Amino acid sequence: MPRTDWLVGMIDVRDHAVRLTGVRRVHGSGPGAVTALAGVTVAFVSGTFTAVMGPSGSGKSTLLHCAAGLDRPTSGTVAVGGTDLGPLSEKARTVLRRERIGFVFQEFNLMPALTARQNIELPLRLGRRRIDDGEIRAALAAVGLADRADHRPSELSGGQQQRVAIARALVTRPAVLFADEPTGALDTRTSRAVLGLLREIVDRHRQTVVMVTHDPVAAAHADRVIFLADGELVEERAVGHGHRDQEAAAIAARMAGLESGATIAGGVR
Ligand SMILES: Nc1ncnc2c1ncn2[C@@H]1O[C@H](COP(=O)(O)OP(=O)(O)OP(=O)(O)O)[C@@H](O)[C@H]1O
Repeated sequence: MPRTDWLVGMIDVRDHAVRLTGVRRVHGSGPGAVTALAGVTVAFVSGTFTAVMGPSGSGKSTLLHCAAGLDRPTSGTVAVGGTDLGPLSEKARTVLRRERIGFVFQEFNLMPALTARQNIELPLRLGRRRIDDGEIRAALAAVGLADRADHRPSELSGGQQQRVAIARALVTRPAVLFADEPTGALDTRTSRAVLGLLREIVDRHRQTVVMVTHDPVAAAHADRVIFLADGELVEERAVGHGHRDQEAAAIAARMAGLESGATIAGGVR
């Protein structure tokens, strides 16, 4: 291999916030076994925003859970921030998840008895890390909730609750933020605001974001969309930021093709 290729390869690998290599995940065994992931190789470059799409049952959540160390692949490797998760003990994986990985869910998953500020502080308390009041205030301000610090989730709108969840996920400065349908429970306008926030944390803070979504408009906020079908990575598409509506329409057309089981042309298979 020419020397420059080798160098480019090195830089790429170092820049990968998360890397999955040949990841298979099979549930059960024998005739009833279900192959949720059939050998996926994909890297998420630091400071980029990737959307994961695909028909229902194509393996999106399984991919996210394996990448986040919540599920163990049957075979293949997952590395987060250069650390291979495979050899880690359960305890070490828990610590790595807490310190290096942020997670945002469709249903927010905030602690109802805690205020916005206390919810954001929680990962730091669990990790026995020092809580810097200025940093918590900055986190609240960054998600536009400086004046809601002492409100409980029930006193916040859905969009505000999701913004607290995003601030909570980012307070440990994770290598990657995984979001599983983060706008699935929000109305259109609020969804756009949350997507705008995710876009901003990528652009301003070089945060790495990986988001599962069914919504082509949400996916059009990303830099890249990867498409899964039957547990395989079948296509990836760079997203231009000039014409988000056109991008969303093209992504929707691709999804429609996959959902109808159309032959994949120009894919990465
Ligand atoms: N614990 C499990 N036991 C058996 N099969 C499972 C299990 N979890 C997932 N599967 C199967 O693995 C496949 C992939 O599931 P996964 O939830 O990753 O898909 P998805 O693309 O996220 O779907 P959706 O869009 O409907 O949420 C599906 O066929 C699913 O039924």
